[in-house]
Amino acid sequence: MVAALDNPALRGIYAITDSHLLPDDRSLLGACETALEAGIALLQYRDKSADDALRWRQSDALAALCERHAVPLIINDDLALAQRLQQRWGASIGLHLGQEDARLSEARERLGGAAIIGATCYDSTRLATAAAQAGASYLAFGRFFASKTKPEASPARLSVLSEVATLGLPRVAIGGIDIDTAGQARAAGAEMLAVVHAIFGMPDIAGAVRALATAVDATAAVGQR
Ligand SMILES: Cc1ncc(COP(=O)(O)OP(=O)(O)O)c(N)n1
Ligand SMILES: Cc1nc(C(=O)O)sc1CCOP(=O)(O)O
Ligand SMILES: [Mg+2]
Repeated sequence: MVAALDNPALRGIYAITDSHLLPDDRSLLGACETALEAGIALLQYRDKSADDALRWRQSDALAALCERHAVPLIINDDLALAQRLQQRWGASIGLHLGQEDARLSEARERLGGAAIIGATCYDSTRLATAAAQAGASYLAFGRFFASKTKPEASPARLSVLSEVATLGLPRVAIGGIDIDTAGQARAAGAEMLAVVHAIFGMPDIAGAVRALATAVDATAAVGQR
């Protein structure tokens, strides 16, 4: 298996969908295809609705799109959906779990060793260490800046990113990442920048992805090998 920090899927721009910004299949698939063509490294399907049929239909269509671009698709929250998609699409399907979601160890057991499984760690080195021990593929920290998508998320210190460097897992920064804040998150140590509004809320999605990717490439990060 590729060592986590050497996995090219776990570096760069991580786009996360939003059902308010992309309210139907057409806008969702069109925007994600544009973002994939512009070079995102990872795509997360995040839909908080209870409509299982819609979630299956949309995530299955996104899996097909992601496969064409050789980009993994990460499912937010829903282990059962990730497992069902994995049976159809294989190891390119991953899962993101928060602290209130399914247990990471159970997800690792059910999805297998090759699946990308990410964990929300807020700004806690304790949560990050526990997630690493339970088999996380990447560790997500935030929110670092004011977020239009999730303004109620707890604020986090950028310094947590360097505190967890020795865990040896890719670090994802989330929350208010845009063209003005990307450099700070990257310089503080994030290998990956997770973004909703500054991609899918923009009139020029491809231009937004390219500008964010340029910010990642231009900034050296703390604690990286
Ligand atoms: C990459 C990434 N990081 C953090 C989150 C937040 O997950 P969680 O705390 O479970 O909150 P919800 O997204 O479920 O509202 C994420 N989704 N992705
Ligand atoms: C889904 C999510 N989780 C967060 C956390 O801090 O855990 S912040 C967030 C939303 C990120 O959206 P935007 O890029 O528009 O700020
Ligand atoms: Mg969650």
